[in-house]
Amino acid sequence: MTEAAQPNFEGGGTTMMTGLDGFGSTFLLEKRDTTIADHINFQLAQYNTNSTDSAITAFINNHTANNSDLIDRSNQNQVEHVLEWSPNKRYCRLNTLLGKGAFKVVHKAMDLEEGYEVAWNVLHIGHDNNKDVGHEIEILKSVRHPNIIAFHDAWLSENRTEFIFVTELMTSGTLREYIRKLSLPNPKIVKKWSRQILKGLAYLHGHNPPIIHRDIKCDNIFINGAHGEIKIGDLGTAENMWLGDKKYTLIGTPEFMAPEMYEEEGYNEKVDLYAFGMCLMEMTTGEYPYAECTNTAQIYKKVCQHIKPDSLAKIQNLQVLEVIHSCLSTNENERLSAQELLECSFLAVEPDVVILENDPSHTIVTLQVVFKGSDKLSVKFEFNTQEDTPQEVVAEMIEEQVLPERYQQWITSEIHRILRDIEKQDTQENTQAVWRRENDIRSELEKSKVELANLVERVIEFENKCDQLKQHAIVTEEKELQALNELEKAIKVYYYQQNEDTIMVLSDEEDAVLHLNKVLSKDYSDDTSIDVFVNDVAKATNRSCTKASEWIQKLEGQDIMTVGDLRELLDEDWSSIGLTVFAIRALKNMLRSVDNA
Ligand SMILES: Nc1ncnc2c1ncn2[C@@H]1O[C@H](COP(=O)(O)OP(=O)(O)OP(=O)(O)O)[C@@H](O)[C@H]1O
Repeated sequence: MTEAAQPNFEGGGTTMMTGLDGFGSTFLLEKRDTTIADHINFQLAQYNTNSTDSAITAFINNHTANNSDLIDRSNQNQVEHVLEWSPNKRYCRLNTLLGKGAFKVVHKAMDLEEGYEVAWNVLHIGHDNNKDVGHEIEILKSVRHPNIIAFHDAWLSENRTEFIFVTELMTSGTLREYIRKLSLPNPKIVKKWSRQILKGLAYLHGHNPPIIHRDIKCDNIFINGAHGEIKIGDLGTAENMWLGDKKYTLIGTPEFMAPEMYEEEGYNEKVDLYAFGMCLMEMTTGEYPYAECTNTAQIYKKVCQHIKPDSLAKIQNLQVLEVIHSCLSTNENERLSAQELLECSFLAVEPDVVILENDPSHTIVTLQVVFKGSDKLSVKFEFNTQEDTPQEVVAEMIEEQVLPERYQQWITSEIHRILRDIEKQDTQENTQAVWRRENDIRSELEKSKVELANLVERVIEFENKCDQLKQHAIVTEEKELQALNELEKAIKVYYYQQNEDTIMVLSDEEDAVLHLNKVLSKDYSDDTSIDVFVNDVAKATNRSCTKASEWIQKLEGQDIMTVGDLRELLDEDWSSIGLTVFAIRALKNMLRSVDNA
């Protein structure tokens, strides 16, 4: 450990700051100061004075006017505008402040080439100690990983008192701020965040020699809240560790520093896992580690005595505890590596259980367990929903060593979930079938109602027609009666004319009827000779005497001598007399008219 890097824990001297961030950052500042000079020329080479300022101004003004995203959310009334440009004119700083750390001030900026929003970091520097800042840039430039904040560009300010570097912008600030916002994130979120941090660390540690971050803490981990994307930032403290070598620089934040960082024996990339263990504790409990300590000296003492933070006692999840214990292990060799931790039971990605086939009756379901992590297994099996149980099937596959035992509970619960989904789908299908039937019946009913309404209309129409026809019939009947009456009158007039034996011109019908009645009122008694009667009939029907004699002869030939004999004749007797049909009708009519009169 160098003289300059020796911390003065007891006194809290000039290179030490009490408080959360001050300790490590103080050392960091001194080291950063040593790198600046080495890199000034390199950074100045990036200046591009030929850029067209007016075009950039137009772009920005246009962007500012049209993009509501440029409104500062921390101050809704403040419209964003450009304050300055990068030397090469690719980046422009806006008036929106993203945050301030112990050494850095971070503003929102625009990448005019890509159209992205970026973070414009301003680091205030001294002039005589600038080595580490250049180193930070070198590391940042070589690092490209989805869980590490991307570095874009860096340069020195004109007065050479500020070092400016442009990085990827993280929309939701630091993980620490975010945890406070969420109060206590649930284990699922903690797992997701942890996996991303560990992926970033595994990437850094996977370099040859490994890159050690040395200041992993929730303040240096950033989040894009919209996608729950986590990235490690502030690689200013990162160092390459030459194989076989160990680092001796005292750097970091006391609460997150592994015991070996305080000692002179050196340390390796496992210090980042120690710090990750502290982060996991903070993510789970929401408490800053060693919050019970009032100064860094107390923290130092506790760490050296291997006393863990009080908040550890609050964690009950055994899987989380297992990870933390591994990370906080005093012996760095006992700490699992980032890659190993990614495969432990709490952090491993559970396999997916998916349906491959499902017969229509949902009896035989073909399922597949797909492992995403290092296992990269895929197990396909058939499940009989009538006979099998998830517990039995999974236990059997574990026994046959088809599935790893550590996923037993997960796969069993996933199969249960799938069965519930199938059942739900079944119920939905049944309900839909009932709905369809109900709808069919309802539409049939509607159709029948319409048909019935049409029929009722037609019945009413028919009824009306019937009424009309009835009326018509009554009228017709009346007309018929009238016609019959008129016919009768006409017959009477005819008979009257015949009996009078004169051609009468009837002035009116009433007179004719009177005359006929006179003839008809002539009474023929039963003993009236057939001669008299037949001669009257012949006269009434305008027949000659010869015809009358003919009729009389035929009647007398049948022994019919009087009107009385004639009246006694039956219908069949009439036809046997040998008279013409006309003669019979005439005789009968006269008899009937007389009798009716
Ligand atoms: N890439 C970024 N995107 C969005 N906001 C950022 C970014 N980098 C930093 N910030 C904001 O700026 C603040 C200060 O940044 P940072 O903590 O890195 O500064 P620092 O001086 O290095 O801090 P420390 O005191 O931890 O050393 C952060 O708390 C965060 O809110």
